[in-house]
Amino acid sequence: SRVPIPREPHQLPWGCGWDTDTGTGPQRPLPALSTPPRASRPTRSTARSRTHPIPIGGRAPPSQPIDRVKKSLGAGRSRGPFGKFVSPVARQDGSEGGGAAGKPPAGAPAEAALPVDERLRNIEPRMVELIMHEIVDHGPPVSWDDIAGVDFAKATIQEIVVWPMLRPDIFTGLRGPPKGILLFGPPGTGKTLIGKCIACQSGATFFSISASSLTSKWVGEGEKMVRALFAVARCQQPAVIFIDEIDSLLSQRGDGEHESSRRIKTEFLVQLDGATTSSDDRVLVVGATNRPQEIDEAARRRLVKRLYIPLPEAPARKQMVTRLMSRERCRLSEAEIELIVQRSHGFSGADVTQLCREASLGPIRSLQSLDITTVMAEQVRPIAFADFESAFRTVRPSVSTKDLELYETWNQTFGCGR
Ligand SMILES: Nc1ncnc2c1ncn2[C@@H]1O[C@H](COP(=O)(O)OP(=O)(O)OP(=O)(O)O)[C@@H](O)[C@H]1O
Repeated sequence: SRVPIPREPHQLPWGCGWDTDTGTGPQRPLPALSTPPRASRPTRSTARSRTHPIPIGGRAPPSQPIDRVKKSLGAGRSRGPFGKFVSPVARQDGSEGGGAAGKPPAGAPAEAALPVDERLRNIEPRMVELIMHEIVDHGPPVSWDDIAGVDFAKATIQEIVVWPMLRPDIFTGLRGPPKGILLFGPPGTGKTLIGKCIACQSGATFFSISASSLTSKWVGEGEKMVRALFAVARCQQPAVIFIDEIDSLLSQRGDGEHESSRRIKTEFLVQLDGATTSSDDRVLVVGATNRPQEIDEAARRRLVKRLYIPLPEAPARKQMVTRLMSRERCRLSEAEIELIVQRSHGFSGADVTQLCREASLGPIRSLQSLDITTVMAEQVRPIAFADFESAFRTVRPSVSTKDLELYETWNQTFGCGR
């Protein structure tokens, strides 16, 4: 008997299919699609114990009972922000795109049935899987309205990045989009949100990685990882590769620089140059950093648009507080909100969020005499201004004035802001 398709079918990379035995999928769901049953897909558990199930280098995937419903990377995805997905699994006719068209004819050898995208020929399959599972971000979509303030950066990005990605036919030649941009500024000001928003608004796949994990998490493999990341991104274009803490990848070369770090950096620059020279590829690198001054000249030159993402001004802080409080039971007058906004001067967006979180615990703390396990939800009083007053005693701004001066100076020298 056929195992029912999970309620929310997910598109899974090779060898990491939805486990129909346990009904479990990857931690973060991959983009949805519907795929015909494939006899040659391994289960998730078998995938873990093998090098790789796809026929790179002529290795056939293991057989598997036909009654399993499996998902495959790139088969017919067409919805949402991933609508322009290009499958790394080529079709039988040699064109790209998986799905039913890529289904092997009955009895055909598996190698012939599942040719791998040329761009992934030299990439270790387990890295492709890692990227699809751990680096492709599938969280909820982000819109410009979710990001308070930073109007100049938002308008610039819309014009130079999002529109060109949506209309590559109009944005050609001099109007062509940059291949790399840098978002710099204090921590917690929305750089990651912006990166994700770019991907969502331009219908691109969002790859998000922290540069430090390239050196620490994939010890000795960072270089290969960088190559694999760009290769997969090209297969899934339009794509946005968001690299947090990019300074740790592109810091100025020094005598003490570790050999492996040097190799990762060189590979990254090579890949970035590749993205620049291949004008048809729609892969954008968005680097984010809190230490722009540590990025060396060669890298800086390649990240052509360098946008300062500063601390939120009063109207942006007000927007954040109002928005966060609108989702809670709360009793705050307009004047009290204004007071919160004034007193949070110097707070980053993350600090404001933390302040609201802390205040939201006030009503729970005031339940002292009641047993939290039995208390009725209605007995929890609304959040009041007094809760914010207490929260201000524990939540402080995380950015120092001295750091802010550094950002301002760097922005005046290298930034693209006004
Ligand atoms: N401009 C903003 N508008 C709305 N929320 C914001 C904004 N800036 C920060 N936040 C809140 O702070 C959290 C952290 O933001 P984000 O991770 O985008 O900051 P970041 O600049 O990338 O920080 P870091 O430099 O530390 O990586 C967000 O999830 C959001 O809740």
